[in-house]
Amino acid sequence: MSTSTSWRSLLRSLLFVHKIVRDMGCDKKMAEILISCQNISKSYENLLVLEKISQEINSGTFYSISGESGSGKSTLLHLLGLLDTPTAGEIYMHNQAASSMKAKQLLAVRRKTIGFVFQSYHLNHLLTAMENVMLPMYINPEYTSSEMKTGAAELLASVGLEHRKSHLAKDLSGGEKQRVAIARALANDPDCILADEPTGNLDKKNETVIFDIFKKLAAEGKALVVISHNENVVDIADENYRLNNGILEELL
Ligand SMILES: Nc1ncnc2c1ncn2[C@@H]1O[C@H](COP(=O)(O)OP(=O)(O)OP(=O)(O)O)[C@@H](O)[C@H]1O
Repeated sequence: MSTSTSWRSLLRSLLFVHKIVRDMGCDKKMAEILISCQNISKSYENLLVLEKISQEINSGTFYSISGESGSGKSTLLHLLGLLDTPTAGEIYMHNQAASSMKAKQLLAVRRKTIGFVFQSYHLNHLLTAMENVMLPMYINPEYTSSEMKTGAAELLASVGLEHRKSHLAKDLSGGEKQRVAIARALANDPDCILADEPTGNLDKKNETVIFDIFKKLAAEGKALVVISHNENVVDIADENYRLNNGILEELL
């Protein structure tokens, strides 16, 4: 091999390494801290449920939280969603301290950042799948009626339910109801989905469908915080945590 060929090959290798390092840097820069808890504790009278938890929730990441019944999982999820306030410590959403926000600002930041999904779906059973997904859009003055319809149809298609959009929620299967609930949680394009045992009422097949949707959403840049007792979630989520005696421990 001539000297010039070996130099060219070395240069190509260096450029390749440079590209990898640069891309890694870009990925890192793209991940944004959406929620940051700093030393938060929560007590109900004499009962200390959460103790000095510090945790960041980043975009594009799927987090799972497990723990025994009564360990404080729902309490933590409500705090992350600014539905409740910590007894001590501070929660920042998009770098703004929740304790410093007025009610109107809190509502706006929460609406922009958070979508909730619950085990029991919380759908209006007398409305169609599409109408359920449109519900959160009604309080958003940005949408026209036709944008709401198009947006809801697209969201239902994204969870594989375009063929069920005109069905009443009460006539859907459990797995379909949960997919409508996910589409509804995404209605205002929040940065983060908080899900409280979303597969607790579902069989294995539907559970896989829901976790696959969550994984896809994380790949698209959303943050997912999912309370789940299911062992399979550990292999799917990016980071797994367990609440134990008020402490949030990462499962490594
Ligand atoms: N509003 C409240 N007032 C008093 N105690 C409460 C309140 N909310 C929750 N608790 C208590 O806090 C503890 C944690 O409750 P939480 O619902 O967060 O647990 P969890 O881990 O989600 O439980 P599960 O897995 O059974 O749903 C429980 O002992 C519960 O009784």
